[in-house]
Amino acid sequence: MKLKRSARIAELTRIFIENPRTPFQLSYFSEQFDVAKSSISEDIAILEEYFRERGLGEVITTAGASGGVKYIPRLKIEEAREWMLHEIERLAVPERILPGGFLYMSDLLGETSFIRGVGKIFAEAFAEVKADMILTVETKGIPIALATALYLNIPMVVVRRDNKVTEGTTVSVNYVSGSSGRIQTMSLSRRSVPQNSRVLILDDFMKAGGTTKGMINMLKEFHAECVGVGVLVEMAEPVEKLVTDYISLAKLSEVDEVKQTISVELGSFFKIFEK
Ligand SMILES: O=P(O)(O)OC[C@H]1C[C@H](OP(=O)(O)OP(=O)(O)O)[C@H](O)[C@@H]1O
Repeated sequence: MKLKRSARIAELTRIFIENPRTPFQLSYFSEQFDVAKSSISEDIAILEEYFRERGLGEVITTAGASGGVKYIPRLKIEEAREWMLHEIERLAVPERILPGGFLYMSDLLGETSFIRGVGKIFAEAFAEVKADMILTVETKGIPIALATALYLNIPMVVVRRDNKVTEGTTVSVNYVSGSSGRIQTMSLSRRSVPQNSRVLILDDFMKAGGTTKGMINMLKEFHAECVGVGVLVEMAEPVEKLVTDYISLAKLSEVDEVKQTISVELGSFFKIFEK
């Protein structure tokens, strides 16, 4: 389709935004728009400058068979921080307090704009770890993992709470979830994580860290490497967690069911950037 430059750039923007971290050959665009590769290169140079100056990300060209031009979404930490502070105001309301000092979050975990924002921040936080896939555990971790996987353009794998026939041959690991305080079993299809995979673990919530620890142990059974752990909300208590190396976007620091008071602060990810 023959387009004038402004329309071509609009179309290139749509393609890059809808296909983050996906390499495209210049020849692909040249054929799509029926225009010389040199014109496409000029279009991409204009886009690259705009994305870079607005802090929206990078447009990079890589060589080789799987190379090409691709858009790497990036996010300014200040923007992420402002967004998270706004969302924390929505989290820190007494109506969300559940028995046991938990927080009701299912409404937010089903809200596409919220999940898109969380995915964008985790994609920024783990932009450089070169993860091959994201691992989460059913159920509430799934939207977070999927949104992040879309921005990182990598697959997502879901650990099941118990054995499912539909998962084929599985590996099972026992773990203690602080949330339930009892020994539980998680299982993962044998065919889901290739050996030596670099795996990013994401979940919606961490209390004692037993579930995350279970997923780390699960990856050992697959001879795969955990390259990062991220949770949307961590509970301040217990201070001593079963995992140490993780980031959170929010921290539930105080929940009083009787007084109906709740305190949520920015999580450890943002503390890294505090002056
Ligand atoms: O750090 P821990 O003490 O292990 O607890 C965090 C677990 C428990 C909770 O899942 P559940 O609410 O039990 O399960 P679901 O996500 O299916 O609602 C949460 O989603 C994490 O996976």
